[in-house]
Amino acid sequence: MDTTVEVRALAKRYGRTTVLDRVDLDLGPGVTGLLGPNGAGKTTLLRCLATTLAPDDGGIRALGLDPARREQRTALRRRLGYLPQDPGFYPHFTVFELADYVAILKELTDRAERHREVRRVLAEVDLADRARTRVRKLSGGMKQRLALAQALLADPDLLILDEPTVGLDPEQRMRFRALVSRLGESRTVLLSTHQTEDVAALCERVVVMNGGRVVFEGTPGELAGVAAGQVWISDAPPSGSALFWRTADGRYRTLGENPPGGTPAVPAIEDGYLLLLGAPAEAAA
Ligand SMILES: Nc1ncnc2c1ncn2[C@@H]1O[C@H](COP(=O)(O)OP(=O)(O)OP(=O)(O)O)[C@@H](O)[C@H]1O
Repeated sequence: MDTTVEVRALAKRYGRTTVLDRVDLDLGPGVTGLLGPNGAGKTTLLRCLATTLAPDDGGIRALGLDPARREQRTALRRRLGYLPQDPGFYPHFTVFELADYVAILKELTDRAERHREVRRVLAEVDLADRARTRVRKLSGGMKQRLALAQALLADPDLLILDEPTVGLDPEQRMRFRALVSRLGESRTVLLSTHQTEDVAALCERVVVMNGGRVVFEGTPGELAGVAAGQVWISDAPPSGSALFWRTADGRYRTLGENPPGGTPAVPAIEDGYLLLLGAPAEAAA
């Protein structure tokens, strides 16, 4: 893998809480998914990579640049696109004005060229016909698409997307996957999500964080493989307190020990993820 982003012993604390606990991570071109429970440190890591938050310790090298150094940080900002978790857009701006405003901040100085670029990114996220709509009148999913559009301005080499599919309807989710997988052919994309389906559909690599640490790095298939031999289908619910649920066909899917009469099932990414985080042990507690 050509490494485009190197994270070394990255640490961030808030008071006594360690939010990033010496995180090491290498990324290359392609789409990498970042999974982890609430509070795992995903947003904090993404903010450090997007240069909106300075770590307490450790280092980052992204696109050959060191964001701890002022000039290199500026150079990196010119080449990265960031969709934050909570963009907080100005509600009175129109969609076009908002994207144009971000384009100005991204130093697209030629007005005609900039407007062409704004129209391009709005078309990418299917918002071209909403260009004159005020941000406050957009639905949640449309706001999310506008947030993605502004991240795509100036064709960044590094795209950092914090929960980009939140609020998207199924059609827009498909469009998003097509767009991001195309971008990932030549760029480095890191996206955090709680949707294991997005990871399965889109990501070549997956990173799982828990408690401020990276606890897994590999392919989606390898993450599913964590649950190999530990996923079962049975007609009756398991006794004890394994993690299980009733499926649409009225049978039971159990994660962990084989329930009586259980037959093995093909593990999904979610199964591997839950086992990695110790979910059956928690269910038993
Ligand atoms: N500015 C802050 N001050 C104090 N604590 C913070 C601050 N920002 C984040 N934290 C804490 O850091 C921890 C990690 O937060 P972070 O937002 O990085 O998690 P996350 O993995 O993105 O979670 P989620 O899936 O809920 O978005 C949480 O315990 C959070 O409360």
